[in-house]
Amino acid sequence: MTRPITHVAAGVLVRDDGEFLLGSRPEGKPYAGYWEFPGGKLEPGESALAALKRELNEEMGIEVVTAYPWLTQEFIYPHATVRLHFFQVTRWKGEIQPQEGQQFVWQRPGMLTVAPMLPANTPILRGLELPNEMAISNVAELGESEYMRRLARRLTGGLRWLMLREPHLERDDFALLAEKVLALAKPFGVRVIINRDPELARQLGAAGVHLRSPQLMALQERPEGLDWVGASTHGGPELAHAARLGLDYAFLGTLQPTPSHPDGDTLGWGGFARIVSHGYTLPVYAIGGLSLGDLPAARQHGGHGVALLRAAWNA
Ligand SMILES: Nc1nc2c([nH]c(=O)n2[C@@H]2O[C@H](COP(=O)(O)OP(=O)(O)OP(=O)(O)O)[C@@H](O)[C@H]2O)c(=O)[nH]1
Ligand SMILES: [Mg+2]
Repeated sequence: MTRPITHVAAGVLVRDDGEFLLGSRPEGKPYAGYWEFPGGKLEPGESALAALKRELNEEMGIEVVTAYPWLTQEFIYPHATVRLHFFQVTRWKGEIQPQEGQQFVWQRPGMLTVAPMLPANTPILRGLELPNEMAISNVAELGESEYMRRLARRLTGGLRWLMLREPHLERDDFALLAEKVLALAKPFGVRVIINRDPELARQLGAAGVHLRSPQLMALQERPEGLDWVGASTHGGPELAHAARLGLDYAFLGTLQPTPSHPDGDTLGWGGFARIVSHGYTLPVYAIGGLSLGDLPAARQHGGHGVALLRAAWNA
């Protein structure tokens, strides 16, 4: 017999400095002493957002002000089958006070100092390492020397991730450019993702690879030997396939008309939200005609962030 699914809302409190909050599970509960994101079970008829607000008030005495719907994870525990609805909480009122004898700690993405973590949460922690802005290179329009100038400026300005995507270049020229970009980015600790070419990404020791949607759909397994693997998608079936393969993130678009796709089919925020609201375990970036100013809209509609091509290199 299949067990009923227990719906759970959990809040990832994120501070402006990027640190996020973990709580320890109180004595007497399953997995006592494990670390988790504060939250709990939905009551009958209750929405995930309402449950989040209630649980965070009950467990830590705060009032949620801004919460973005984020990742969804299903997990089979010995005690229950759970569907976890994670929110990123960026604003709250009141002081965080443990109400159930639990401990709270602030942690830096990718640098956890506490253990063990509830096993369902592994992809959630990975998701926290991903930036809200994914910048995509634009040598094609700017030319190499101007592009490198703007890249240098963004690197000193704190850019954290970069996707190198120049489909107009032959493989050898692309590889040469990639070597230069990796050398420039390395001192800044920036993660560089190589578009289309897992083999080249491995050869260059890049952080990962980003797959085009036809490549994604032709795969039965996640490419090996790369820390980060993402893919471009255009709808639910592609997104579901990326999630099944255990990819780390996906792009979903096209959101709005762009100079390169002036009159193609676009999703708009409504279409984007409808697809993402099915609930995926991987972070989804909105792409297509966006700028950093669209980040709040992307997050309100269930996205993790925005992928920017032209807008990443302006000014
Ligand atoms: N709160 C929370 N629960 C999680 C996380 N990850 C995860 O697998 N779970 C699972 O979700 C389920 C429900 O969580 P909970 O024990 O906090 O529920 P609750 O606050 O309503 O507790 P209660 O049943 O004592 O009233 C548990 O099976 C727990 O193992 C997480 O990050 N936060
Ligand atoms: Mg709880």
